Amino acid sequence: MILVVDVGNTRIKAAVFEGAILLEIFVFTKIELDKNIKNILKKFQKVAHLVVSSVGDVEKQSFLAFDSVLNICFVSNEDPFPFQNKYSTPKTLGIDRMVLAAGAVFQFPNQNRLVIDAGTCITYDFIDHQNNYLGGAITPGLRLRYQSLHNYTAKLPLLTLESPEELIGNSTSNSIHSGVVNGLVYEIDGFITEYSTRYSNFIIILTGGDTDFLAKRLKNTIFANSNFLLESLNQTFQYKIKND
Ligand SMILES: Nc1ncnc2c1ncn2[C@@H]1O[C@H](COP(=O)(O)OP(=O)(O)OP(=O)(O)O)[C@@H](O)[C@H]1O
Ligand SMILES: CC(C)(CO)[C@@H](O)C(=O)NCCC(=O)O
Ligand SMILES: [K+]
Repeated sequence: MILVVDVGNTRIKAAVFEGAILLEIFVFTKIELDKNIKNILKKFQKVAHLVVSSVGDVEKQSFLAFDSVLNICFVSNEDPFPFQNKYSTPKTLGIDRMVLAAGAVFQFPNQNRLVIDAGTCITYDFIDHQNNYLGGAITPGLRLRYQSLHNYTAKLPLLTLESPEELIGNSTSNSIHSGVVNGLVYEIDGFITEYSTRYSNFIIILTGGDTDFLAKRLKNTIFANSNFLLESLNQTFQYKIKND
């Protein structure tokens, strides 16, 4: 059994896998890390490997307590990946984006793929059918858009995510919801349209904390899978074992 841990910028997501089967998912914060890992290991005593991908401020040392009982693998850009990295600054590419790109190659072979991860930040990653990782885009996520409107103005309230009723927001709240939600939906649809002018065929994978909210609002046909990063992490580890 394998315990995979995705340390994001806001939350930590963990999942226990038996082969390719996802048994259970756990979501928690950094301060609850130790307690949660202990509980997971108590519940799933057959876990032998701990596989971590971290873009947050959780380092390898945070897992030192488990070093004697588990084989710990901190995924890094030095590991083997199933694509050619064409990013001009490969060392600065987020490890979550690399793992997502790997998952896209494993789950959708021989196709052009666009991965959209709607988390704290929204990342776009494009991997062509010859498995060249080309790059993409980074923009603020839904929650971050609400927060930044509030944090960098005097008058705007901090709102929580809500579906806008109208295109034309008729109040401060409705203007913010329309701006944030409609704005992001147009952005994603717009990106997909622009990619279509360059690539006649590609599949789209949507993942991250806002997957379900966004999936039903997009024009294009997408594979929506909020567990895509966790699944990809499991596959990246299997690939590493075979290729190291
Ligand atoms: N409890 C929650 N805390 C924070 N965000 C949440 C929560 N529940 C749902 N969300 C939504 O999920 C989004 C954040 O996604 P996610 O949890 O994947 O981010 P993350 O943990 O920072 O991961 P990453 O850094 O990889 O994006 C927010 O925009 C928000 O709308
Ligand atoms: C963009 C985020 C924050 C998304 O989690 C992460 O992938 C990251 O810190 N990336 C580093 C910059 C880059 O990917 O080019
Ligand atoms: K993300």
